Amino acid sequence: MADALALIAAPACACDGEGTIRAANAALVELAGGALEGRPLVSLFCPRTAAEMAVEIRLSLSGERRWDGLIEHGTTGRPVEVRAKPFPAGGATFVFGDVLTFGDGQAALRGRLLEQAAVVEHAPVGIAVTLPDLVKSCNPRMAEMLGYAPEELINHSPAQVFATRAHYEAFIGEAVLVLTTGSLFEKSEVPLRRRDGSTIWCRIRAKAVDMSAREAGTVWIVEDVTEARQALTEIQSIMTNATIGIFFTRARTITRYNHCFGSMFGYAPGEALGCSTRMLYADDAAFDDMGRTAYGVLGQGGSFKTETTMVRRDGTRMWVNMIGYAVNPEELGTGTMIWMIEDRTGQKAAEESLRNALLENQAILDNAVLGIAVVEKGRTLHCNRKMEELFGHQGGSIEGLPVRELYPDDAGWIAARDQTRRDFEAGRVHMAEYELVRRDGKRFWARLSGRPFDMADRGGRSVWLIDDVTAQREAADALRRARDELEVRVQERTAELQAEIVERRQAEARVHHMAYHDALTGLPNRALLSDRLDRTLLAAQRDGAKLALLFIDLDRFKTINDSLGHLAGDHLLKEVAQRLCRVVRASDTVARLGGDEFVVLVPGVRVPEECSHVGDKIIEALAAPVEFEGHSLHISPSIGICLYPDDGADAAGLMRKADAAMYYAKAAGRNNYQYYAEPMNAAAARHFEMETRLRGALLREEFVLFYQPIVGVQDGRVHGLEVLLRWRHPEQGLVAPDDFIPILEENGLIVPVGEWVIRRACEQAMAWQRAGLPALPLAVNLSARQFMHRGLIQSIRAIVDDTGIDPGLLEFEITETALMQHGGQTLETLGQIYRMGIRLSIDDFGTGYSSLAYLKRFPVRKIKIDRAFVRDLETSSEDQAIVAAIMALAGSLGMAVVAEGVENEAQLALLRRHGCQYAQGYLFARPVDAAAVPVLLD
Ligand SMILES: Nc1nc2c(ncn2[C@@H]2O[C@H](COP(=O)(O)O[C@H]3[C@@H](O)[C@H](n4cnc5c(=O)[nH]c(N)nc54)O[C@@H]3COP(=O)(O)O)[C@@H](O)[C@H]2O)c(=O)[nH]1
Repeated sequence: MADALALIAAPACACDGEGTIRAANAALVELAGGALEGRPLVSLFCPRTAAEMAVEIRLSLSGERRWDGLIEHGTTGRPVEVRAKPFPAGGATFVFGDVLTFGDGQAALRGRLLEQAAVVEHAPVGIAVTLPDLVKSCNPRMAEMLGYAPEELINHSPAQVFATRAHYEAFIGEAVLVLTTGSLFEKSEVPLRRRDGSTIWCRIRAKAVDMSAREAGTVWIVEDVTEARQALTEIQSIMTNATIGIFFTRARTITRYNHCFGSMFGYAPGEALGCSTRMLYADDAAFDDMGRTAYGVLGQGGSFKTETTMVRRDGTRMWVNMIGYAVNPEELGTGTMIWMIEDRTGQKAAEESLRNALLENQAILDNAVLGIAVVEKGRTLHCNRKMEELFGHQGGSIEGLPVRELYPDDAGWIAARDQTRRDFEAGRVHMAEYELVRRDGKRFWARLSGRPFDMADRGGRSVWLIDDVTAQREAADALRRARDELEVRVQERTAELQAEIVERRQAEARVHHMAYHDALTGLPNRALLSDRLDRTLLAAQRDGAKLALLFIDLDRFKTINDSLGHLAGDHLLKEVAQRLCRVVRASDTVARLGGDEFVVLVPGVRVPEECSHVGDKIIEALAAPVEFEGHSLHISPSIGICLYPDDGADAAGLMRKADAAMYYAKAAGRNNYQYYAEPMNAAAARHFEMETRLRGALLREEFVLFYQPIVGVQDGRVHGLEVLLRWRHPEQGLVAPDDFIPILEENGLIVPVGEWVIRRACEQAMAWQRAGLPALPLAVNLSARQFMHRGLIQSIRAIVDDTGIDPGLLEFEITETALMQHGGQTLETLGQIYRMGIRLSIDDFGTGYSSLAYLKRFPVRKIKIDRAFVRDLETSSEDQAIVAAIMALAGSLGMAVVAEGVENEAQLALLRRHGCQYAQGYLFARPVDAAAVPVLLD
């Protein structure tokens, strides 16, 4: 080997398969400056190129290829041409030449080689040349990156910079597959282990130096991408964890996006990659508009921010906030843009609803019927429209206004302020009514309700509600006044009601009293008498005692009443009542049944004779005349007495029997009392039946008139007719006047019946005249009650007028008793009748007590001698004397005389002898009906 080498002029050496110099020629020894055997070939080369050399050397040594190239001399640094020729059995010969020996071209090449060496030396990336499992050379950056000194890498296995040998071999295996094809091997992130054990991430690119010379090795370019990778990791983390959508674009095409973006827009991971961002917009216009706007900003290096609507994968829209950056503003068209998207749909909706709520609130505030104001530090900050209206401030002029100016004076303001402060400090809402003032000076009352915004900050802002309560206060005042008035009225009304109640009670008491008492006399009435009688009867039955009922009827009372009027009658009744009460015991009951009927109930009667004593006392008490308006009214009682249990056991029966006994007393001449006896009951029953029947007789036209002639005693001619009433009873036939006229007088029916008699008689007279009969005077009887009735004169006038009778053909017969009863009144009535042209005669003369003084003054021209004096005239000297006296009296007074009841010639003869002018009686004719009268006159 050495010999062979000696033959070579150029420096040369032979190396074993491990790259160790086994032999070197003298030129190389000289060049190297010492013995070379045993030294690594690579140590001859510059450390900068050692790594590269090592690769080339190993490839050459492995026989994979020849290596022709330049190396830098390890000591001189000069470029040295090297040719390597592998040995078939491993190892190779290396022949070195001096570049200078290659002429000018070689000089240029050498210069370029130096430049390249400088570049490698100062490259910012690691560069190494390797041979299989050996670092042939590396630049300083490589050593620096890996934390080694260059010599710690060169001629060492690259495996040391891998985590494990296995990692290294896997990596090399992967690289060899590429490198052996002559292609560039590139791996972006390869973890390498630094000398201190830490890991750096490197981007590695490698390429075979010379595909034809395996020993030329492989050159590796290594970039430390740890920081970039870290940045990328961080970016990835940011993108992964970001709650906003992030996407990258290049030329408006999506190149990357995070999960949030996918979720936001509805794209699965990777689905949107490579898609145009057009799909994120509603239409082309929006897409173009966004591009124009955004790129205009981004091109100037700024960030682009906007709020816009974008479209999800499902076509729905959403509001987003979008921020865009250009990674390189100068590469807008092709560079990367980063976009961040924030889904604002929710916020937008919330903002929308908030805005709507605000608008609604504002609308509410503006349309509120209350004034609303926010106050701070004594000034109004904000208020609604109503507040402005209330105070007459328009267009916001109230805002900023001191609250003090809303009060009419300091006093009101200070009071409100102090009370507000107290309430706020106590944590209370302040509510009160104050008088406030408008801008125009008008005052009004308002209800204020204020509270702090924050109860913890009571001196801070407060909100106030102001309600104009002027009208309410006025209404309340009016209501209060109305209530007061009402109270007064209620009190008045209560008083009235109480008075009414008292009055009503009094009225009820009066009604009750009236129900049981006689209104005129105050005596118990029939009802109370009945009650007391029932009670007394029960007591008497229980005690075995007796009681008496005295039925009292006042004689002639009705005549007095009719003649002197009701006042006189009332006065008389009251006086009678008092007198009755005075004469009986307190235990007795004096009752008035009505009219002139009284009853005295006497309990505890021991013997019937006691009743006589009572009856006598009553007669005596009523005997004295009653004075009334100048009249001396004479009254007398007719008293019927019955006893329990002697005459009956029941109240009604006892009353009926006492009544019957009273009729007997009347029949017995009045002014007396009669005890009940059994026959009285039947008579009383008849009497009662008759009275009942009489009440309808006039209407039923049951009355008829009979006529009896009055004859001249001297000439026997009929000078007139007496009109006599008859009652045609449907069962009893004609009833004589004596049987019913007293009843008519008692019940007052004599007045209408008497008027009917006059009218019917006049009509009959006119009928006779029209029938051609001579006009004869008619003598009509007037009862005492009828005569004294106040309507008599008017009634007579009407009848005369109605019938057309000559009043001179009428004559009224009035009994002596009736004429004498009423004195002056009688005279007046007689005068009126007389002045009408009607003649008057005194009936039943001699039965009463005539006053000559009256007789003289009466306008009476005829006297009728009662038939009682005529009946026994021819045998009674007394009657003859009376007739003579009457004749004398009549003659002295210038009156004519009619004798009644003349039944025979003897009587007539005597009367003629006494000078009696007229006679009436059965001797001449009985009373006949109207139809028979013309016969009488023939
Ligand atoms: N107020 C009125 N009283 C009237 C009316 N009509 C009759 N009377 C009175 O009734 C009494 C009885 O009347 P009367 O039964 O009709 O009897 C009269 C004659 O019939 C009766 N008379 C006539 N002549 C005789 C006779 O010869 N003997 C006799 N025994 N009786 C005779 O005398 C009555 C007439 O009496 P006087 O009226 O007194 O002339 C009677 O008192 C009538 O007055 C009437 O409408 N209203």
